Amino acid sequence: MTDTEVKYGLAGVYADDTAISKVMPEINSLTYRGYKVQDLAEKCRFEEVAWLIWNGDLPTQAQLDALNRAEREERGLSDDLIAVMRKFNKKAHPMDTLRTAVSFLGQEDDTANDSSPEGLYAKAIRLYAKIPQIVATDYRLRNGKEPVAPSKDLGFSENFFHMCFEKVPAPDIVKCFDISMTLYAEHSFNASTFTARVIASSLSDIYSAVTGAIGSLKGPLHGGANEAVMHTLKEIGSPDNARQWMLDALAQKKRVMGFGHRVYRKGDSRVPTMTEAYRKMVEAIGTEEARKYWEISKILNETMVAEKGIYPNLDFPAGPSYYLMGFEIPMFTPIFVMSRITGWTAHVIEQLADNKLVRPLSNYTGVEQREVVPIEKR
Ligand SMILES: CC(=O)SCCNC(=O)CCNC(=O)[C@H](O)C(C)(C)COP(=O)(O)OP(=O)(O)OC[C@H]1O[C@@H](n2cnc3c(N)ncnc32)[C@H](O)[C@@H]1OP(=O)(O)O
Ligand SMILES: O=C([O-])CC(=O)C(=O)O
Repeated sequence: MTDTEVKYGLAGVYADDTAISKVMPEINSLTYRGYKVQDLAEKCRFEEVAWLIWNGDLPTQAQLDALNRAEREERGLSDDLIAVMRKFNKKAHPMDTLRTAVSFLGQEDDTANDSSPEGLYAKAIRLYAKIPQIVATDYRLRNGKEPVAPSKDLGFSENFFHMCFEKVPAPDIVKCFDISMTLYAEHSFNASTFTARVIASSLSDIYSAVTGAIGSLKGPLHGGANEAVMHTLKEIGSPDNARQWMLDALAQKKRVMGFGHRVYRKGDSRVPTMTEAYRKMVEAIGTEEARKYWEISKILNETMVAEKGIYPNLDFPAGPSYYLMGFEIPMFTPIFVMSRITGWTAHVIEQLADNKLVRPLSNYTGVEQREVVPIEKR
C-alpha cells in the first residue's frame, strides 16, 4: 500500500478537454456545442443535431441537405454482412450482435485505418447510416422475417421505423423517437465515450473505438438501464403495486435501474424533455396499457425522490417510450447506439486532433517484490 490518492471510478477527475458538450449539474443543464439540449430537441430534427455535434454549429439548409444525401448514399448493408447476420445466435443479446456487426463493418472497409479528419468523418457518417439497419435487420431476422431495405425517401427516424415494421407511425410518435435520439446523442466523458477515446488514443481505428464503446454501453449501470427499467415496470404490473415495490427494493438495498447518475445529483437535465415526450405519446396512443406504465413510472419516481432523494436519469422515461412505440425490450440499448454514434465519433475525431495516449497510473496493492523459487522447490 502507498499513500497515493486513488480516484476510484475516476470520479471527479478531469481527464481531457472537450468542446463537444457541457454537462452542468449545478444548473441542471446540458449543452451541445453551446446549444441547450431541450431547445435542440424541440426545434431541430436529429439529423441537424448530428451535424452540429460533428461540425460545431447548426447546419444551413444546404449543409443539412448534403449530410442527408451522404447518409442516404451510405444506407444499405453488404450481402456478406446480411449473410453473417443470418447465422448469428438468435439467443444472443442484440447489443452483442450489433457489436459484432460493427466490427464486421470495420474489416469490410479498406479505408478503416485512414484516420485523416476527412477519413474519420466519412466513417462517422457510414456508421450513423448503417447502424440503424443493423439494429432493424437483427430484429427482423430474430422474428423470422426478411430484412427490409432502407428507403432513401425517408428521414433518419422514419426510415428506422420503416425498416423494423414496414410502416411509419403517426408524427407524434416519430417526434418522440426523434427527441430521444437528440437527447441520447452526447454526454461528455461517460463510460462508453471515454472507452472510445481510450481506444482511439493508441491510434487504433475508429471501428475498434466504436466496437469497444458498444461493449461499454451495454452494461446496466450505463445504457443497458433503459431495458432494465422496462423489465421493472412490467414486473410491477399495476400502479397499485408501484409504491410498495419501490419501498421493498430500497429496504433490500437494491439498485433500481433508471435512477441515479455519477454527475447529476439533483436530476438529469434531459429527463423533463423526455418525460414530456413520453407523456404526449401516452396521450396519443391512448390505451389502458400506455396509461398504466405512465402511472407506474410516476409513482416510482415520486417514491424514490421522497425516500432517497435520488432522481431518474434519461433511461427512465426512454425505456417505456420505446416499449410503447412497439420495440422489443432488448432493442432499447441498440437504439441508444443509433444516436450515441454521433457523440462517440465526434469524440474520436476530437481525441485524434490533439492526441495523448490515455495511460493512467495504478496504485499497486499486491505482494511486495520476491524471489522466484524453482518449481521443484515450491
Ligand atoms: C445513460 C446512462 O448511462 S444514465 C445511468 C444509467 N444507469 C442506471 O440507471 C443504473 C442505476 N444507477 C446506478 O447504479 C448509479 O446511480 C450510477 C452507477 C449511475 C452512478 O453511481 P455512482 O456515481 O457510482 O454512485 P454510487 O453508486 O456511489 O451511489 C451513491 C449512493 O446512492 C445510491 N444509489 C445510487 N443509484 C441508486 C439506484 N439506482 N438505486 C438505489 N440506490 C442508488 C447508492 O446505493 C449509494 O448509496 P450509499 O452511499 O448509501 O451506499
Ligand atoms: O454521463 C454518464 O455517465 C451517463 C449518461 O448519462 C450518458 O452517457 O448519457
